[in-house]
Amino acid sequence: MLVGGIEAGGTKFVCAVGDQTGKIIAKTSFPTEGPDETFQEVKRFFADYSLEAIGIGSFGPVDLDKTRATYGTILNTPKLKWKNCDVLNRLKTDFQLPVYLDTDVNAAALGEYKYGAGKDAGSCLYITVGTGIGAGFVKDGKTYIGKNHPEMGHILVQQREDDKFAGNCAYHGSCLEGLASGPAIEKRYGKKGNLLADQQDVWELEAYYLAQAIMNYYLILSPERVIIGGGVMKQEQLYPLIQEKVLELMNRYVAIENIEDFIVAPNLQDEQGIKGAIALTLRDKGV
Ligand SMILES: Nc1ncnc2c1ncn2[C@@H]1O[C@H](COP(=O)(O)OP(=O)(O)OP(=O)(O)O)[C@@H](O)[C@H]1O
Ligand SMILES: [Zn+2]
Repeated sequence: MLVGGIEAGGTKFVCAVGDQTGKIIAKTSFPTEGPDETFQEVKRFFADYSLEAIGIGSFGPVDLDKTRATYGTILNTPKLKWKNCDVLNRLKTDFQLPVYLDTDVNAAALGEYKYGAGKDAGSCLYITVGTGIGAGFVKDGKTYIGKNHPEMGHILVQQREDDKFAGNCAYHGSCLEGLASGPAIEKRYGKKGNLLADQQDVWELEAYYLAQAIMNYYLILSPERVIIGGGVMKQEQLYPLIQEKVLELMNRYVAIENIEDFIVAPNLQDEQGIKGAIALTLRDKGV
């Protein structure tokens, strides 16, 4: 059985054809233009295949509240051409197939859970630290959606006293994303993160914020594994710093037996989003 996956990002779309084992047989990507041009490309790519369903992990905010008429629509986005775009029905109309929609991070979480670093865990939290910060949670094969999807990147964390940066979240200033995303690092230090690799203090502060967030997520969700990916985590020295800080903050309140197995890097070489989108099509099959 072949299914289609779409990783719908704000800057690029990735489309792939694969099967339920996570095997991808064809893949393409193109820049995200307006909805008309972009969905035209999607249609062109999938036209060569006989698919049974399509899964899409979408940038947002996207309405995932099934009780609303706007279910499946992109809500208030700065990408004006996409505002109010009914992604779900558009795909259903174009392909006349079942379409499974979730957020981009939930799809990535599902990809790692099924095929990657969460394969042997009953639940996992996937955090991406990139242009934005987001997280998705999967338990027993199902992604978590509340009334609408969570926005875990915007939680409040304690700012370290010596950090005078006001934060760059347009809504909250110094929320987690405002203090620890890639653009926050760039704004605080006047340089992109990849040029700050040898500055230990930069990554200690970054780990301080990410560790607080992980402690909060852990106390609320109790995931079996935490997977952290995204551009900023290319700084591999962050992993031990975060692991150490989480243990310190937790202060043995909850015992974490093996921190190296608990907080880990992704395992799907940047394919967690697209493989997760494919896996979304299994949602009703109990696979
Ligand atoms: N090697 C690196 N070290 C530190 N920061 C990096 C590195 N590579 C990329 N970044 C930062 O990561 C951010 C981009 O993240 P990512 O590559 O995950 O892209 P993205 O898909 O735009 O992010 P998002 O998932 O938020 O949409 C940029 O702010 C960039 O400066
Ligand atoms: Zn915020």
